[in-house]
Amino acid sequence: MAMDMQSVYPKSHVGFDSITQQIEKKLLKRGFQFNIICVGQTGLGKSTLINTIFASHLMDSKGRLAPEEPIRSTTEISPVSHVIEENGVRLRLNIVDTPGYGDLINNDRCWDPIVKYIKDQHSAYLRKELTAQRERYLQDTRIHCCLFFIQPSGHALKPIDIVVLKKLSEFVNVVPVIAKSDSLTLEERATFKQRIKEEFAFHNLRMYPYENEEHDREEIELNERIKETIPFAVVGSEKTIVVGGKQVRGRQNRWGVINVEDESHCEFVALRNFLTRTHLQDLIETTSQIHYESFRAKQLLALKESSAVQGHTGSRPISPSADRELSRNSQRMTMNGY
Ligand SMILES: Nc1nc2c(ncn2[C@@H]2O[C@H](COP(=O)(O)OP(=O)(O)OP(=O)(O)O)[C@@H](O)[C@H]2O)c(=O)[nH]1
Repeated sequence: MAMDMQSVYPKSHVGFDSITQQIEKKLLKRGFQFNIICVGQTGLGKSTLINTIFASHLMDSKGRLAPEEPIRSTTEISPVSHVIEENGVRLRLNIVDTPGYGDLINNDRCWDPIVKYIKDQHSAYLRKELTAQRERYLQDTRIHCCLFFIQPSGHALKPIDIVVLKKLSEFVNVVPVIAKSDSLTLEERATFKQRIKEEFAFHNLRMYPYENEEHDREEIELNERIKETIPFAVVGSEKTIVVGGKQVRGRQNRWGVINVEDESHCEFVALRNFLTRTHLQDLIETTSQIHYESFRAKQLLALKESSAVQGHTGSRPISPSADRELSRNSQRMTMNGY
């Protein structure tokens, strides 16, 4: 017979409600990891935007300030790591810059190295997870967010953008932005955005954030507003200029000033709030629960099938030979477009 525990024992404060503080303390000590990749053509302002979002000089811009400076551009996939801190919260950032795709005359499968890089990180994590004596905290290099830079042409997405977006959105949370949107008038910007949205729908391109049945009403409404705004029309700048006696980050032209943080000038603030204030945790969680999980399931299934063919039995701890098999499988699957 069920007893009313409250009536048997007098009500007193046990203290388990402090578990949230205990978790917070532990998490703060450990810090957080966020990995972001930038994809888009050369010179679309990828480095500048990252530096603007995190208000720190994290990546070198390749832009030239003087005509005698050499022409530079990112030529290889290059991750850089930084630790930034805000009110005692430590964020370890891995930022991966990719060479501008679509810059060459023959762009056949030029997105392969980017897709391979993303999958390699999943593969590395899976291998660490499956080793018999795994580390206490696995170092996480899985990409949580892919910032995809769209050229501000004012027309439509390029065919190559559609192909690359289709590929990327299968493996990673893709957040599209219209780069250097200061080159569009407000009407052009609105029409361009509308056109891109239609293309996303037509080609069935699944951009982040996704629907999730665990979301409450407030989260659903927030995601609806974000989906309305996507793709974010952004402007980046590392320069500080003075507007009305106040120092702001912006771009000074001959005819005026663009205040990057003014929401009537561009959607930079909306993007920053989305990435850092409202969806940082969800980006990390979605990567692990959706993208990594589907990669992991496919890999383990392939491993099981190949073990069955070789006459091995099911659930032994991973051995060096199984580990080699896993690597071979990931390579084979990467090549086959999984
Ligand atoms: N008008 C305008 N110029 C920008 C904007 N963002 C960056 N730039 C300029 O564009 C040039 C290239 O910027 P980067 O940030 O180096 O571009 P990137 O995409 O990282 O270049 P790669 O690494 O070579 O692909 C620089 O001169 C920047 O000052 C923007 O929002 N508007």
